[in-house]
Amino acid sequence: MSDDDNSPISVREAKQLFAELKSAPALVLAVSGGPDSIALMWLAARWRRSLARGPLLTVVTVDHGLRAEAAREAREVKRLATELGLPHRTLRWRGAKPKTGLPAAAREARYRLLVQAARSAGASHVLTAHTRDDQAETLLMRLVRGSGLAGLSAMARLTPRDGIVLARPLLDVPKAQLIATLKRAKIGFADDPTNRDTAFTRPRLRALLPQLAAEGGDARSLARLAGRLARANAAVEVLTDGAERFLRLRDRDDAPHGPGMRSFEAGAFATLPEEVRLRLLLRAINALGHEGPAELGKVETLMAVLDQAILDQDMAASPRAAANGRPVLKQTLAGALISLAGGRIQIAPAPARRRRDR
Ligand SMILES: Nc1ncnc2c1ncn2[C@@H]1O[C@H](COP(=O)(O)OP(=O)(O)OP(=O)(O)O)[C@@H](O)[C@H]1O
Repeated sequence: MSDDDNSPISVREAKQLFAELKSAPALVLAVSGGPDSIALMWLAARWRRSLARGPLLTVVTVDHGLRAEAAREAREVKRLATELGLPHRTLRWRGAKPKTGLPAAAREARYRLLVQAARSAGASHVLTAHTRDDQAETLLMRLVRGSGLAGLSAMARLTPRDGIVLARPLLDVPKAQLIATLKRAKIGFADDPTNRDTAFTRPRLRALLPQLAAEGGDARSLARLAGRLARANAAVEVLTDGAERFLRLRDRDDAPHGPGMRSFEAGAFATLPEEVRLRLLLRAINALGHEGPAELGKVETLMAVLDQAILDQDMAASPRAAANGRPVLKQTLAGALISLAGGRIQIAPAPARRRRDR
């Protein structure tokens, strides 16, 4: 992207931004009516017009039913989409609205509806208008929560979800460039007041950004940090794949395996670096547990207990006793049962919890 953060995006720049999407059959553009996604729609329409053949574009707006103005904003998006020659759909979130965690629930519902819309439009990708500024905010949010390397990698340009790919073609573009693009094109956009509502964490952190920028921590450097961490994270994932293969190769043919469980030789597992051990456990628990993804902190606690149990087992006066198959550790986490028995770590789905009688 241009070094001048306030310049409108040129035809050539837009062509590069969308290049990898050129051969997709169809694309869904997720457009809320805010400046970023209006710019996405305008840029994508201009790009598509410049191609002799290319993907069909469908614009989708989700009305979460949370703000009175949302329906009017959706109509405004439809008007502009029609002007640009693009079909538009408004989808409503009709589910019950939770009292706490509303932004997360709204986001989840939004992605579910967008993925459904992609499927019915025959689209391979849903495009959102996340910018470099959003990337910086995401990194900051995860930083204050103490996330691990994977979380600090923030958003990826492409993320698979339920057979559709979520694409963020504007992830390296500063928001100011999108505003400049709209101004040049004389296109209006809605302002979502919840973006400034300090009842939510993200707007509160967003308000800190100018101070950080004054210290040199601007969106560019925060997004660059996210990119570097993503690179490191990808490398550790490859190492974890290798570790998984290494553990499998060490197993004898009679080692217990199966689609419904994973098991590792504890001694070999213990020689691996801590971060890799952690990821192996996390992968197995997330694959076999039935209560959603495990929290990193909880897996860290489990691993400390497991490490100690492996050590104790090694030091046991009678290794024969340790090898008799009786579990020396048995714990559940995120719907998975993790046990250490006979020198092996085993991860399997936890038995369904018994319902307590009143
Ligand atoms: N109501 C909506 N309808 C359609 N698309 C939307 C809507 N809200 C957001 N989007 C899409 O998602 C992008 C990011 O929006 P926003 O930053 O508000 O999301 P968020 O709540 O922070 O969630 P996340 O960043 O995790 O997607 C927008 O640029 C737009 O492409």
